[in-house]
Amino acid sequence: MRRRTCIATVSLSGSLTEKLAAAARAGFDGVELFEHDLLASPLGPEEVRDLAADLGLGIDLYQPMRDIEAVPEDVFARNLRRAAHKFRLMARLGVDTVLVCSSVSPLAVDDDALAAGQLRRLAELAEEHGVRVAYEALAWGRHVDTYDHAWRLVAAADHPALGVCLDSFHILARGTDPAGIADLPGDRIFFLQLADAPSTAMDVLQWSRHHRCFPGQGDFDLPGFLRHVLAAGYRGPLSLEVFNDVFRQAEAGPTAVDAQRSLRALLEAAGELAGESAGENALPAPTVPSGVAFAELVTPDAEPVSALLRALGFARTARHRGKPVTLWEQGAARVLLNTGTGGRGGDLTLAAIGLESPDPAAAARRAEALLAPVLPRRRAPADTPLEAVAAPDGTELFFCATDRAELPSWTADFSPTPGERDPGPVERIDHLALTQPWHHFDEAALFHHAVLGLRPGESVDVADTYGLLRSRVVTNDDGSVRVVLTVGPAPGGAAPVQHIAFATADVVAAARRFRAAGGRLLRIPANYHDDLAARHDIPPAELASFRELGILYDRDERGAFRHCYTETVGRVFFELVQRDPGYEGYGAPNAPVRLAAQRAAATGR
Ligand SMILES: O=C(O)c1ccc(O)c(O)c1
Ligand SMILES: [Mg+2]
Repeated sequence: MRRRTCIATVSLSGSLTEKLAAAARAGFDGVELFEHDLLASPLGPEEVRDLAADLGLGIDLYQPMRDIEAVPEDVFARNLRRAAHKFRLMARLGVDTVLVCSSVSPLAVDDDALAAGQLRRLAELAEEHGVRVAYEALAWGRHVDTYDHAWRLVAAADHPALGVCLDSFHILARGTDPAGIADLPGDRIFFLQLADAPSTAMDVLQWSRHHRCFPGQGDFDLPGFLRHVLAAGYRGPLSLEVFNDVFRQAEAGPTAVDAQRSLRALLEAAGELAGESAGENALPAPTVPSGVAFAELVTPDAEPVSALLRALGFARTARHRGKPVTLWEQGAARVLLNTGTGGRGGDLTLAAIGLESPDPAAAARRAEALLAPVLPRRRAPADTPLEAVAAPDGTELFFCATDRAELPSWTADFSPTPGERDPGPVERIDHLALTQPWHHFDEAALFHHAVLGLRPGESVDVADTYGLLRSRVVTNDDGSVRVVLTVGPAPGGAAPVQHIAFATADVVAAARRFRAAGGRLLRIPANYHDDLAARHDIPPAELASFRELGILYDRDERGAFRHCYTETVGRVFFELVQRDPGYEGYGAPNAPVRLAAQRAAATGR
């Protein structure tokens, strides 16, 4: 069945008008209207109702009403007057459900009979106004802090205008097993709020108000949770209620799209959008990329990067038939050099990635169903049609086939250029590292996972001398596609820098060759290698080569990783990596040294 999707206005930034417009544009059916958003709006309640209706949005919930129950009678009488005011307001807004949070008031007493009796009187008043009350246990509620306690009070109050609101955060943050939810009567669950969060050890209120994220961006088992709620027979909206400091500041439009994408991916993971029962709502299954077809660099001036590629051992092997694009190859690594469009700001940039796809058209259909911006299919009338979408950071992702008989190949648009091709040290692209705008990091990880079917690894924080570098790797199963998403201070200035890492079987030989061909390697301080000698048993001759060439070293239980960096050209640099089979990292412990060295190279400090 088609499920109604909502988002809380508190999850988006901007004015209420901006929030509603963003929610509508991203395809939500309705919103939870937060009281503060109404209070801060110049629009009257009827105008808000009309605006939402014009946008095709329902207002599915008004919230929150606080500190109502389990209080002395005189206090409760005042609370009922306050509630009556809210119920009249709701009629003007056209909202039929209000969320009541379990009390945090010091006046509340630990008396379930009193709480249930007062909730029943609240429900009677609600019924008179034609509205319903959804009672939610806050994880930090004074006496009611679990969903089953909230349910016991609702059951005891026994009134048709009173039900529970389930909020995944409050339940999962406490480590509660949600299995019991399946036994609740589904029609008494009046509302469902969904939020994920990164696992962390911190005060639950701070965690809730600052670090919630959209499903799939944190560590909670949201699909499992949702399955229990749906098993109970819940038929109401699925609503995202995410309090998050980043989303509060980021533009509402992209956040709403990110939110809607997370909900679709969640429904799929919960088994709701897959298979026959999903019907027309079914998401096309993921087609996981099976390799990197190419990385495309864009620059107005091909010369510096051509020299660099040549020094790395690449040869120019083909030229696009209609555009100023050349193909450079070495081993299975392919780089396109595009001098046509100037790149972002005129600097050399990594503008596009070609992903080898088992089924490019299906990959594009899934991407579109998950709200990825689809790029024009044909770049020129004569070109092979290429399916492409934009990632959240603007990188163009092409779903392509390379020289496969059954599909048009992007290489068909290129004519080979004459010339020798010496075998060089580079075997293939090991990984691509994409710096993300700070407010798109979680969105990017979810995008690469949900849209592309790549598996996200742990989020890693690295202390850098100029701040904190956060990174998260997404990979396919055999490691032939590895994308490192990073966010943090950019070396040498504010502009984000991307890099391409090339795999080689012998990084010392590759680095020597590069230097002999005129390439400049990033210099690494002697202190680093002194420390390396203390930490690892590295043969003296090898260590001497590391010092000479600026090679960095890391190892895990299964193997070693040796890597070095070229100078930065525009907004791109290259890395040579020698990865032992089994080593699964990216040399993260070396990142602060690398970043400091790049900054020193860029600024002379
Ligand atoms: O942080 C809060 O107070 C708060 C308010 C309303 C909610 O639905 C909620 O989950 C938390
Ligand atoms: Mg909530």
